[in-house]
Amino acid sequence: MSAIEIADLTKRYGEVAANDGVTFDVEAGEIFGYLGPNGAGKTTTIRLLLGLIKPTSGTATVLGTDIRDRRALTEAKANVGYLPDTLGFEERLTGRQVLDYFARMRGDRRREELLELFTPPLDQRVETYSAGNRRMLGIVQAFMHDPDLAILDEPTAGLDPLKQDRMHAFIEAERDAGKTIFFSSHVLSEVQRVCDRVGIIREGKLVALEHIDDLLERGGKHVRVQLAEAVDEERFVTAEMIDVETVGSTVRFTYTGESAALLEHLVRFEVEDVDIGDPQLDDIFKHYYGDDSPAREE
Ligand SMILES: Nc1ncnc2c1ncn2[C@@H]1O[C@H](COP(=O)(O)OP(=O)(O)OP(=O)(O)O)[C@@H](O)[C@H]1O
Repeated sequence: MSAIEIADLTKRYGEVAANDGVTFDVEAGEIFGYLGPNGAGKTTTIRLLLGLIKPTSGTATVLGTDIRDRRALTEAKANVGYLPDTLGFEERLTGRQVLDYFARMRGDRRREELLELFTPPLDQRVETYSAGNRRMLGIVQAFMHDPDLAILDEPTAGLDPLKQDRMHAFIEAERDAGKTIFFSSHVLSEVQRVCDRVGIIREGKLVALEHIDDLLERGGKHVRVQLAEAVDEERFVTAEMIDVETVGSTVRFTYTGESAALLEHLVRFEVEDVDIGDPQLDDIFKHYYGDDSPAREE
């Protein structure tokens, strides 16, 4: 069963198509990463899924409920955790009061467990919180009612590396317990690390939808060859080599063919050293975005 089904979802703001015929499903029990640089349309999709804005055309279901059915969606959302990109808490309340408020609406049976992992200063007013503390309060709020589906907009933004790791481990454990996680990000390393599948959005349109391993495999391998002496590029470079950079007798490239074929090719040259590295999501992004690629790290 799919936890989310998105069908030809379109949202226009005047001339701008923030989402333009977006179609994909998020399967129950997977971690799905929704990727794209600033302004690509990620938050728009998320806000549409939560019924916070209305589609211009197309629709989606969340836990089987059509997002256009407001009343049914409100009921379905009792079983959804939502972490917005901007955390608009009531600033004058303390963290504890904020959690109490959400607890009255939806329950909080996992509050204590979450507060051992994520530690916002509960007795301080939210207006005094750092970005990381806000995010942690948001995470506790999103998960404390133990939802089957979590929709998270840039969930690790502002967290220190230790807390980011903790969040990654937490969502993996949730997935292993059968929960569904849909999260948006422009931090490629975290998507590469935790996601089962990814959707890549560019200027409102979905440009890729794949298992992360398949996407990486197609992205090619990073290769650096150290030759005994500079070599004629025309003789050395094959059709499977892309993004070739030659400096003196060192050639770097991305290899899109089979490793065996590369090794067969290399024996024809006087090679001093070869380094074949795993493909990285960054490289695949360059393919889709060119110079507009999102940051490697936050
Ligand atoms: N309320 C609005 N009015 C007009 N344009 C909007 C509105 N909300 C979003 N947009 C436009 O829609 C496009 C997609 O924005 P969106 O916030 O969905 O992107 P995003 O991928 O979430 O970006 P970011 O990573 O910066 O959060 C952008 O061009 C944005 O300017």
